[in-house]
Amino acid sequence: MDAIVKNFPAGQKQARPTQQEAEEAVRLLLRWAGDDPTREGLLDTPKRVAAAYRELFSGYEQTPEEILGRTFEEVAGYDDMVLVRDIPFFSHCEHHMVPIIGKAHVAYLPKGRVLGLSKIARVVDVYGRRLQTQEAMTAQITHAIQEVLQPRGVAVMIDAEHMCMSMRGIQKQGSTTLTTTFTGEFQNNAAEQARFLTMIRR
Ligand SMILES: Nc1nc2c(ncn2[C@@H]2O[C@H](COP(=O)(O)OP(=O)(O)OP(=O)(O)O)[C@@H](O)[C@H]2O)c(=O)[nH]1
Ligand SMILES: [Zn+2]
Repeated sequence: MDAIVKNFPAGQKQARPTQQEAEEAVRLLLRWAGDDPTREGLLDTPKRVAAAYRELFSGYEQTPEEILGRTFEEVAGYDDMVLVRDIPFFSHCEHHMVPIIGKAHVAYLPKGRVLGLSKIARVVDVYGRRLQTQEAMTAQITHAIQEVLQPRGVAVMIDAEHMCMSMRGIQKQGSTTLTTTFTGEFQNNAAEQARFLTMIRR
């Protein structure tokens, strides 16, 4: 059981339910929604939903340290901003378990070392593939890069639409939420912060 718990760095305290238990829970929800899980079209649905959840929530089984571990120093003295813009992501809100769909813009000011560019997008995915609030996800991406790379500063902006606001409840389609987290020089230096905000615009 220790090994199972260790696989959940986001804080799961109990052993993971079995595949069979997960499928049973889906059958229960299907019945609760008003449908018949024994009809042909729904027979394999619990198995498919469990497989989909495994993929959509695979971020619990990865740590940003694993992903960001490999850095490079040979960049000919380059020390200006590195910005990866428009990284598309999907996540799920922790209140309603429905999708959050958006884009992340991630920048840092190097101090001797740089990251592989794809690793920045991978970190976005790790946190996206967990249950989230947009604020927490923005802060987590920022602090993971700050801690592992220790650059002069990190800036992250997320621009996302929450399906819990579009498809249900208040039903405001098309409204997006912007969140930002800044560390180091992006936090202390208004000019650097302004440059980040200018560079992420088209
Ligand atoms: N701050 C923040 N709020 C979120 C996020 N995702 C969803 N929410 C909000 O979480 C709140 C949960 O409010 P509750 O009153 O507990 O739940 P609810 O009755 O379903 O709320 P309504 O969506 O207003 O119908 C809602 O206002 C959601 O819009 C997020 O990423 N960040
Ligand atoms: Zn929600």
